[in-house]
Amino acid sequence: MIQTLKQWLAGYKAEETPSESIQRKTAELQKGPLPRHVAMIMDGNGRWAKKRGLPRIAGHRAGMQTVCDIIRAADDLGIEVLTLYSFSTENWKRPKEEINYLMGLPEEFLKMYLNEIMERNIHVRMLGQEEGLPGHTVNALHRLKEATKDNTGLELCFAMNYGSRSEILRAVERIIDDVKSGKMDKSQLNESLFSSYLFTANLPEPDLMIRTSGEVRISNFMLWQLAYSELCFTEVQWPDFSRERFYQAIEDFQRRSRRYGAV
Ligand SMILES: CCc1cc(N2CCCCCC2)n2ncc(-c3ccc(F)cc3)c2n1
Repeated sequence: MIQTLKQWLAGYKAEETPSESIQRKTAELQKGPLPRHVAMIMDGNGRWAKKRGLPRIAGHRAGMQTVCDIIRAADDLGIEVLTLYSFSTENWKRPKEEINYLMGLPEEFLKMYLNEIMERNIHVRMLGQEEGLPGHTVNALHRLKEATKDNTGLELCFAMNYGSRSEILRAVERIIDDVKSGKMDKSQLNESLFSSYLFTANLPEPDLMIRTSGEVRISNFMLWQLAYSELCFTEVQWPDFSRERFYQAIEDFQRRSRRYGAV
């Protein structure tokens, strides 16, 4: 308990240079097929804190450290796109003080990690609706997007104020408008064109989706995009997730034969 509190109070670890064993493991995984796009539902932060007698926000704070560990791991591996489900449209039902804390995390991330994001040439993108987010949160997102707009490395997507069903409805509304205005003809509509109306336009679909903390549900996350994705559900709670466990999920992905619905 004391140790956990010390860890929480100590805040974020400075960047660790990957040890030799991590470098070896990274090189080993790079020999096999890597997922181009990994999408993650970062679940279990509140339960992690509750189990330790800490406030829920302690779980979110610890979870932020895991966010950075996994960004480093994905970047070191050469994953092209990493999408992190940070805040769903359903999360607005949470207690006000928890929402206020969560809405400050993009700024926290910006302050703590922008230098490393730039050193790693990472491009930051937001998936979701800015409407409804506090101004300070939107400002932090805009600053991250602006600072990284010319970066060509890992595409880091934060799904924020995101819900897949509303994303699909928004796409349908925009397609109807474009047909009515003559911008497109109904006969042109196909899966590829529909995908271009989603927040994930121009991104490859996730090859692998990982959800932590034992829930075996998709929870209104990328419903259209995950049609052919490998799904990985782990009991580990997000704050306890790590580079090692991420690598284990990638190893599992490499072992699976991928059939895309064919025999
Ligand atoms: C707004 C909700 C939220 C929650 C959250 N958690 C809480 C939930 C899961 C655990 C991780 C910590 N994180 N972690 C990073 C961000 C973040 C978002 C956008 C951005 F541009 C930079 C960082 C974040 N955002």
